[in-house]
Amino acid sequence: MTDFPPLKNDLIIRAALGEKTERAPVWVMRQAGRYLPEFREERRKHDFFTICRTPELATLVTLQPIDRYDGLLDAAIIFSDILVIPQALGLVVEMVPEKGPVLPNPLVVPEDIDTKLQKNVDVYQELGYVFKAITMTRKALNGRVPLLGFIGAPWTLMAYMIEGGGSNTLSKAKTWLFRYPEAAKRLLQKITDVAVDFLIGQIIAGAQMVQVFESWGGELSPHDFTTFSLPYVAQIAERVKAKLKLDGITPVPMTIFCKGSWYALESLSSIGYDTVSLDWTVDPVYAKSITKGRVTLQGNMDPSVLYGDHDTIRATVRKMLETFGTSERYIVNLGHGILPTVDPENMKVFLETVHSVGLQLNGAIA
Ligand SMILES: Cc1c2[nH]c(c1CCC(=O)O)Cc1[nH]c(c(CCC(=O)O)c1C)Cc1[nH]c(c(CCC(=O)O)c1C)Cc1[nH]c(c(C)c1CCC(=O)O)C2
Repeated sequence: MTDFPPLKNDLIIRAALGEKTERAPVWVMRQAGRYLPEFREERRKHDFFTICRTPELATLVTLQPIDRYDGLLDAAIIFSDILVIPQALGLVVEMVPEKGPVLPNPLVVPEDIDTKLQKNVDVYQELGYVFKAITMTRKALNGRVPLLGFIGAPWTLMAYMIEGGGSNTLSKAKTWLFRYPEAAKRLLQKITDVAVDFLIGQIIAGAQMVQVFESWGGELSPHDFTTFSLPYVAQIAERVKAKLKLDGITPVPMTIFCKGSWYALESLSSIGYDTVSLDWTVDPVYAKSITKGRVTLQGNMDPSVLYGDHDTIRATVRKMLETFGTSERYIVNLGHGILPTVDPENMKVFLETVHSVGLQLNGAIA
């Protein structure tokens, strides 16, 4: 493994592993994104996936929020997208401004698994650019904060690969679940195998913590979640950690974010992840009581609170810290990605409040 500069702020790692923290660490999903004018400036010059595939540009964009909110963010997340796995599997994915991801030639029938997707994916060949970006970014961070890697979870990726983009009903992807369940499982397993290799590669390249995004978990009933999501996200945690240990590499903390899957919190806290990320529909008291300290909780402010005035943001953060606690098993985040039309100043108020109230509640300052 590469030699990296020593880590100066390990708050998020300690929180994920259940160690005491002097205040709750904070980062924000999509913290490198369109709400930042400096990001929009780069996007005017380069296509979305060109940024992902050019390590220098991915590094630059990953560092933008770290530099702007100097000392206020406790983690950086590598600039990439969950849809790089479908690309590695052989599908074309375009990022269309104002529309989002589009897959012009999606999977339609089960036979497409064999005709449209690569048989074997060598992640070092197909996704080596992500590994390069991670190594370069970790060096550029110079130990300021840990670097997070991530993947999309199998069900969410399968849904994009069949829908061909975003969808309100996921009717096409769900047709597979209920008409071709065996083919759906074969596809989910194929994605899982690539996801495991990809996460291991990210960790070897320098990712110090990783997150699995099941963004469409909440579209499934509890029963279908247990069939089509949970086994695969469980397999990912198990296999990634086992393989790293076998190779003599210390596993890094892993986070699972299943948006909308509040009903699965108990299971999600018992399948090998260190941290469970919550969306804003989950009551912190409920989440704490059902997970019983087995995992660190992350989240869960409604991203739209950042449209509120500064006092509302401060009051919401205070309440959140009071309920989740600030010294143990908690990482502050939003319940989903920061929205593109948020004022970057409001993000600053959010971060500053996490610091000041966190220290205050912990008794570090009067
Ligand atoms: C579902 C999903 C995607 N991508 C991702 C998810 C899971 C998280 C979630 O549920 O939101 C994950 C993701 N996408 C991006 C990151 C980078 C790191 C970070 O969090 O800062 C991460 C972690 C950059 C991005 N990914 C995307 C952008 C904006 C695209 C642009 O610049 O044109 C960014 C900064 C595009 C994207 N990518 C995706 C969608 C639906 C969209 C369009 C919607 C949107 O724009 O918010 C797929």
